[in-house]
Amino acid sequence: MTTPVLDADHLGVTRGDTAILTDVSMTVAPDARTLVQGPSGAGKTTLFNVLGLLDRPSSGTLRIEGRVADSLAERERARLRRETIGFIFQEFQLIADLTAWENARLPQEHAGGGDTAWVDTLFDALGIDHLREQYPATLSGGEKQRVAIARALANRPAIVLADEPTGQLDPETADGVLDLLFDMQDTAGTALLTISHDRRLRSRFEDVVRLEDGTTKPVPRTDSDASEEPAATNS
Ligand SMILES: Nc1ncnc2c1ncn2[C@@H]1O[C@H](COP(=O)(O)OP(=O)(O)OP(=O)(O)O)[C@@H](O)[C@H]1O
Repeated sequence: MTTPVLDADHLGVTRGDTAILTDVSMTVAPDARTLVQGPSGAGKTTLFNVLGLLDRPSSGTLRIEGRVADSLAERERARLRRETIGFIFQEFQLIADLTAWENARLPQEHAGGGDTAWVDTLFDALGIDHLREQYPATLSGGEKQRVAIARALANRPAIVLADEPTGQLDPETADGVLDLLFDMQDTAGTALLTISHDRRLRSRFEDVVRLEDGTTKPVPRTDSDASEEPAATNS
């Protein structure tokens, strides 16, 4: 059997007296498209941070490419994060005084090298080659998002974690962003895990996991988008 890129086994996260996540289990295969859905306050951001090795779980085991991440020292965790995980944050988090290209190249800089031609390839594939020298303040939201996608893929990660990539977008634009993400996933050969409250995304993903009351439940592919709860308009 192929080793999953990400394997979360009964993860729990407690902060102070609050049990935010009590039992989260999921696996993500190397080429998978996985969606984690849950209502506001379900713990999606907390989970995003734990799965991205930005925060540690309080219990359970998280394996990234077969390596148990929780027992690693901070330095090793940082290295594993750098080498295997790409991030697309909701607010993009581009650095204001770096150009678009420098922003995208940053993960390679942090890793101490990298293939700059690959960043060029990504810019080309994302249709933002003409924006290389522009600073984030001069970019539209959609352009910033493309730069953020290029940055997420710069180190050829095994998995990309995307936090609410369709945020406040109208359905048509949201569909376009997903098309772009999936295309880029194919180009880069990476797994994609998207965390979102947006129920409209369900039909676009092969694997859907529902996060509710601190636990995960797989959602059958046939589950209707129309049931359960109204689509929220924000997170
Ligand atoms: N450090 C913390 N200490 C105590 N409670 C916390 C902490 N961080 C988050 N929480 C609580 O845990 C719950 C889940 O928060 P989280 O931000 O992960 O949810 P979310 O699903 O991302 O929500 P949203 O969709 O509204 O952004 C919330 O009730 C939040 O108040």
